[in-house]
Amino acid sequence: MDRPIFRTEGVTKVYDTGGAKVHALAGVDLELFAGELAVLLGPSGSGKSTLLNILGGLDRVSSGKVWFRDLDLTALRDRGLTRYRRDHVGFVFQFYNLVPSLSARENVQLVTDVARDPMDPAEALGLVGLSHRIDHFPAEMSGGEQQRVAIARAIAKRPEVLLCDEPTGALDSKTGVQVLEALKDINDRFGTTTVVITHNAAIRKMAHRVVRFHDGRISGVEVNDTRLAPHEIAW
Ligand SMILES: Nc1ncnc2c1ncn2[C@@H]1O[C@H](COP(=O)(O)OP(=O)(O)OP(=O)(O)O)[C@@H](O)[C@H]1O
Repeated sequence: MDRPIFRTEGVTKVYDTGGAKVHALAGVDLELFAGELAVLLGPSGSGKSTLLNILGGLDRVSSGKVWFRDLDLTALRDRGLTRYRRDHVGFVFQFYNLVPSLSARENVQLVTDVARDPMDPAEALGLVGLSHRIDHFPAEMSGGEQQRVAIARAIAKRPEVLLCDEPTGALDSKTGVQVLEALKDINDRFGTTTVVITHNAAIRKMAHRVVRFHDGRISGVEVNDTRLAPHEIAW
């Protein structure tokens, strides 16, 4: 876990909303390491999602540099960023974004049909403990199950990084823990570099490292010498 997979240097992001400028990121220098599970913590508006979207190639910096291994993301045009996202990044968002008219298997298939070396959708769903829900539709599943389908969809293309923005934000503690178990299991099993944004400070205890944000800057990075298993985390 000592090779940086991401490196950012002096990253700023300014949103110009017609008049008032919002400095969402005000100079972020960060390294994330291959295979680590990092939790990004910080108050609302501190820039966590903005950074995650930049790392995932969904958004661009205003200034500064971002590397994924040797690839300078800030030098890519739209097509290059699209290819980068498709080949390397899985996303998990707070609201699962499943297609309601498709079964769990079919939701995962949307990704595996266009990926280079995908898993079988059934295998991906098995990895998140949903083998018994494979032909169910989103409306027939709990929030935690739907989020696990979203995780299966994100990992089915075998991404090197999994970027998760408030993956348990809409879930109660019990179902949230099942989602965290799935994320930890993927990280352990495949070494997928996993970045989890949360408002929930308890979740920091399962991370290898915790990155704290404040006002668009990193205010601290902590290493967890001992980590808790998701089932030991309560909120
Ligand atoms: N598309 C946008 N247009 C204008 N301002 C934006 C945009 N996206 C984010 N911002 C602003 O940038 C700042 C950082 O937002 P960001 O979503 O990155 O914070 P966050 O730490 O992820 O917050 P939260 O925990 O509430 O999701 C906020 O002030 C936000 O209002």
